[in-house]
Amino acid sequence: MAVSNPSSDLLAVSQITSLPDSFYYVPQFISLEEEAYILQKARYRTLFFPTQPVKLTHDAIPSNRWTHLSHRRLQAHPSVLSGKAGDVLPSAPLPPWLSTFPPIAERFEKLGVFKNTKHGAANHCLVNEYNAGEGIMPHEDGGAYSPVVATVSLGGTVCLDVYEKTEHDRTVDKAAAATSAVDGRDEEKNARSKPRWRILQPPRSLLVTMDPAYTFTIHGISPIAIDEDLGPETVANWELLEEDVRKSIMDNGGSSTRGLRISLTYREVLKVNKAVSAIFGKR
Ligand SMILES: O=C(O)CCC(=O)C(=O)O
Ligand SMILES: [Fe+2]
Repeated sequence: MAVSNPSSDLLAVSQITSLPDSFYYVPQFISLEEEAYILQKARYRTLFFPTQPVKLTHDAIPSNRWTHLSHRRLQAHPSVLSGKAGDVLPSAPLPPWLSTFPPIAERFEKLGVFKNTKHGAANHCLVNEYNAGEGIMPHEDGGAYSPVVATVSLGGTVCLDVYEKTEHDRTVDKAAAATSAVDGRDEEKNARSKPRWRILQPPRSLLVTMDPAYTFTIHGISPIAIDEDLGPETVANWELLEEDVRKSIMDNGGSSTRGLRISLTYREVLKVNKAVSAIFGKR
């Protein structure tokens, strides 16, 4: 399904033009207050002073909410996917703190992020947590979703590494397509060399990835404590970053120290279990 061609001028001006179509970067997609509110809802203890970045400390999200992986942990909202191939959303709506208050779904709509997808709106959000030094192996997000992912960053700053697919990846894709429609979040096979591009994701920013990049690139976050060698030549969205972000990196000799980071990765699951959605309301 083709989903690129941004439907709003706002998204069009946010395109990272040095990357293959289509990546979009929007700074300050949410406010400091909204960031603090979402983090509190996700049960982080935040120390929040208006006008200053939130200071984030670990806290008790009920442990049954987290899935623990080797280098990060995550929560799936409204739930994990079910079905034999793990690609069906037993539909319930996203909780308000991820959709209506703050009005993130409405902002996606204004930007036209999910405009050309099957259901026209995000219906699933993976909340990832990374400590400094943690990351996610290079992977693709796969066929359970429409080819759009919208990532809101909270807490710390990281660089997302983007790789072109190799011949090997393409062969694996073909084999997977021939056997089933399973989700391609196969992270472990993917040790690879240097990323072709890097995208900086400061807190409160939005990064949108759409086709063809969704299908033809691979992304990951390296498990390091400091992102180095950052600047106009090496960061694809450098020109779209806010002046104070660029300045603080330059003042730091081109580096950015990682801290606890939470990412909200919004997607649209293609298959929705209608029987359950009839009980919980349409989405
Ligand atoms: O945390 C991020 O920004 C990326 C996470 C990711 O790639 C995923 O959840 O599939
Ligand atoms: Fe991903």
